[in-house]
Amino acid sequence: MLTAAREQAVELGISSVSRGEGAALRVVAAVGNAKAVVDVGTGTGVSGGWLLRGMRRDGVLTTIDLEPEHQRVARRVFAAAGNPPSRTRIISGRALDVLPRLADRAYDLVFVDHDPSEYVAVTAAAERLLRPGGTLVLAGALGGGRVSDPTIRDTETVLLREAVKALRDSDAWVPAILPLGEGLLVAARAQ
Ligand SMILES: C[S@@+](CC[C@H](N)C(=O)[O-])C[C@H]1O[C@@H](n2cnc3c(N)ncnc32)[C@H](O)[C@@H]1O
Repeated sequence: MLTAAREQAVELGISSVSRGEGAALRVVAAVGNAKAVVDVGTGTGVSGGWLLRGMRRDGVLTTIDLEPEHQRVARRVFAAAGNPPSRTRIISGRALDVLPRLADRAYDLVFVDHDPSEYVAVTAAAERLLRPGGTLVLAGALGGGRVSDPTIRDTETVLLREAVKALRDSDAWVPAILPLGEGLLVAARAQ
């Protein structure tokens, strides 16, 4: 039953995280020994599930989404995977309303997979939230190749291009791109 609901949600495009991206998230969380993680865009809990698998057993995933219905599915997905409720803090709301309420320099990893039009603003929030050496991951950062093609100028691509450029040009970040999904941007918060 749960699997069917989750598969339907994935088919409807509520989750965009591929198996390869999920495995990368798990590795990034494990290598960083992540205890406190923010997941922007809970969806049906696919990314959150991978992050929880890589995080420390005593770690807490703070996950944000404006759709309580998506989070209801995610809550069941997390529980079905054996995660006690104490491992997740599920917050309903708009990312740009919720992120200012989270503590400065308190997080090891911020994963962003919600709305490309907010990637620049969420990157700025992540700079405040992450401890030095912490990691920001942006899903879909290359727009599947559209970002690197200057002839493509639709709004979403332009916004993604701005977010990637801001990260690349900032001393606060050490960015790298993994060729997974539509481009997984992984950036370390400079020390
Ligand atoms: C691509 S899905 C996320 C998939 C999720 N990472 C997963 O693996 O299941 C995007 C999610 O972001 C949420 N969302 C879109 N805009 C948002 C915003 N401004 N603030 C918070 N959540 C938002 C949508 O409701 C949707 O559930």
